[in-house]
Amino acid sequence: EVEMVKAESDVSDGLTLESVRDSLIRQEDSIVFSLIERARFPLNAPTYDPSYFSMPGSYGSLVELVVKQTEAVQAKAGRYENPKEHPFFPDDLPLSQVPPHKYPRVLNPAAVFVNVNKKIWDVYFNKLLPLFVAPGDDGNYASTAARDLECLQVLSRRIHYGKLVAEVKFRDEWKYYEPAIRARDKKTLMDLLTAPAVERAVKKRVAKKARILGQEVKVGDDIDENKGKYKVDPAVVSKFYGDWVIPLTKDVEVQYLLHRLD
Ligand SMILES: C=C(O[C@@H]1C=C(C(=O)O)C=C[C@H]1O)C(=O)O
Repeated sequence: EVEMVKAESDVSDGLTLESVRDSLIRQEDSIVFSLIERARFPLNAPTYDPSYFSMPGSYGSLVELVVKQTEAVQAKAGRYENPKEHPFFPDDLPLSQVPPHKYPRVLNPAAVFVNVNKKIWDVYFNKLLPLFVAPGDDGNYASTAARDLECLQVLSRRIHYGKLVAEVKFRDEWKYYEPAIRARDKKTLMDLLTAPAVERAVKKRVAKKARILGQEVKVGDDIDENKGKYKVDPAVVSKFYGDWVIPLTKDVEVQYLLHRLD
């Protein structure tokens, strides 16, 4: 018996629905914490205004400069060799300068190009930011852009984790997925991969994390005294997850599955 179990785990790459879900839960901490860090600054509109500064190379806004240049450095350091990482500006990225790392081949390489970062960029700046930061301008534009970059990267990682979710679900139920993939039937794929109870739990948990991670901690203070004084609004985080983070993750899942048999 023991022998058989061992032999079986030797051929697998360790991907299970449980491990994927555990990772998504852990990434919630990073996302909530990054939003809290960004919310320490007001909107700081000049960060996003292309006319605020100009420099040779036409980077657009300050936040674009910071994201593009950081991605260029991180590309050299090998970040985008990792199939779990996706750049916001994939064009003209420099090549990795480091010796290649052998990432386990888990995902179908035919779907490497699936990248919804344009959408994440749009949703983060236009839908989320105005809801969770205070209006105003304190001049800290460089720090603001750095915090935005952090938020964008953790959101992108979480949403593109949909590729791993889809892979593991496909393996578990390929008999149902295969015909839908061959028929290019997105609706059936969406129905197959949707777990409403899990989604409800995710939304509740992120609200709770926003309450816990975003409270003022004072020595001798009772938690309840801080009611309503959170660093990010738990309802905004929960709604953002329900309206955008989960749907975009599922979008990535469907796009991945459409290429699973390529
Ligand atoms: C990630 C999963 O797949 C889907 C996407 C979810 C999400 O983005 O959080 C949650 C449940 C599912 O509808 C999962 O089943 O865990």
